[in-house]
Amino acid sequence: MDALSTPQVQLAVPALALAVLGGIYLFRSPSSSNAAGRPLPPGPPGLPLIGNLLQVPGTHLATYFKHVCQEYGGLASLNLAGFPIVLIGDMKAAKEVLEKRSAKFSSRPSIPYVRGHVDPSEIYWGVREQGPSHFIARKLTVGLMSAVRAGETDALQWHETLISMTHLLSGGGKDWAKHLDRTSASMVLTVAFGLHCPTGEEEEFKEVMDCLAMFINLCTPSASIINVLPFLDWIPGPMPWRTRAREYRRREDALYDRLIKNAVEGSGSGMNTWSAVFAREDKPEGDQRRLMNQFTGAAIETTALSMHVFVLAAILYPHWIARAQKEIDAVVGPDRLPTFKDRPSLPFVEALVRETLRWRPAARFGVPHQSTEDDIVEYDGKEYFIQKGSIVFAVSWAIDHDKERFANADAFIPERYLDDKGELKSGYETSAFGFGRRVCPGAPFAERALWIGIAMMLWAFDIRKSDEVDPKTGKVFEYGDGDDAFSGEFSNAPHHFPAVFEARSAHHAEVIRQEWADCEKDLNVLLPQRKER
Ligand code: HEM
Repeated sequence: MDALSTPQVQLAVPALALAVLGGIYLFRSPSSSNAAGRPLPPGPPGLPLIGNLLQVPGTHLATYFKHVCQEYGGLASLNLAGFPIVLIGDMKAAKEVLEKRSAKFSSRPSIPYVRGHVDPSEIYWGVREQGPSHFIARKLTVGLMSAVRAGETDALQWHETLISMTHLLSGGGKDWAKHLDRTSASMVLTVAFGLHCPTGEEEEFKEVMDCLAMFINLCTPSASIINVLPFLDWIPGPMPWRTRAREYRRREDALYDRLIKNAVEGSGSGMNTWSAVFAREDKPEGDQRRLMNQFTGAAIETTALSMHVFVLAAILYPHWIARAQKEIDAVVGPDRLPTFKDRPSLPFVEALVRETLRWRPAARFGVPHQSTEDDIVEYDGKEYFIQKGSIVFAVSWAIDHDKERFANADAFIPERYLDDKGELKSGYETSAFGFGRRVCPGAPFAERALWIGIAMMLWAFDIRKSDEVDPKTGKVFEYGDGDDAFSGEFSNAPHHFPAVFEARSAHHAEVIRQEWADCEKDLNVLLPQRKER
């Protein structure tokens, strides 16, 4: 952080940064007036000139957005010093605005520091405006994900999950979060670059994770004073924000150059990795290979965090565990671990994946979109004006906690997705992966990672509370699922909590060891072979 460390300044930073980054956009491309006089979507009354600027909290923004949606409706708005923020807290409104009108609502606001210094070459296409990089990357992603849907990554995802079962078994749950984080990261890094990380202690693994943490840090509105006072960037010379971003870029560019070289020419070159696919499409003037950074960036933390959410749910709401294990035992039996072939026969596990994504979504207010044209949207029988340049949040935390769709929405109840016969109800919809032209392209990969992770953990272990002492309080750890139990950041991870993973029987433990001893370990077999141009 450059100069934004006092609590008072931090409180106003998210709101100020939102206003500044949207305001710049408006300044560059002034909007037409709303001649027909339709109102903006409703929202809390604000002060003259600054509007709601001082009401927006510095942390747990999603909870504030959720309250606004609950009070003012599924299409609400805030006014940050004249700049409009639109909050969508209802599935129907999200589809109406972000899907039906996706041509106008699919850009992204970009923070001045990211745009000018952290990512000047638009490598991170998922957090940048729509443009050639975004277009090419989305097109390529369609091909990658149809291979995932066809099962081409199943063997590798299964293998990585089996490794984490061996780790959980040997530690009894000690370092469980580290093992699940490794699984999510190694799955993505192997499929993307052929970089398999069975221990999580590999040097390149640590470098990827460090760069990722740095990037997330540099993308927060409070990362630099120029997000709030962008004119400071006119000062020439080696300002601290420039030096920091330059060092980061140098480090990350070197890392991804190494990873891509290894994937295309080195030890990963026999496999049809995502890098190889991107490299085949590489135009001489372009740098699509680097688009891989975005993929790893978006994939690793969200998936790991969702697995942490599942473990927390298993500890706090264990009522469903016996039923889930009964279903798994009936289909899989005691002598082997679940595989993707069991997926159609295990609706309860499917329901657990859905409820995990709903109960505490990884991105509670999604990733903001920005509108590129004025529009009039009908909601609940009334027409509202949405101004060009508005920042639009699909607030998952409100959409998937809508009391009309989800009874007892704050509790973890996987049965809500099942009918009386225990089959999955039809008409499943989720906001966890976003909407429209920006919808998460990695969803098929993510859902598979969650499904196999949950199925194997429940087959293998009884997961329960630990009676470890919390070093912060000196008392036995207290579990919770309120806001205090989560980071409150953009991706809302639960704070670390201890858990016990006890093998369900000596036989289950032995089956894990035996499957590990017998399984295929050659990545060139686990992943499809490289295809030539
Ligand atoms: C549980 C895991 C995941 C969750 C909850 C999640 C959620 C999201 C959300 C909410 C968005 C923003 C959508 C919008 O703006 O409307 C997004 C975008 C994105 N996700 Fe995921 N994601 C997950 C895993 C993955 C994985 C595994 C990959 C890649 C393999 C991935 C790649 C991306 C990319 C590249 C974008 C940017 C898309 C764009 O701007 O066009 N995500 N994700």
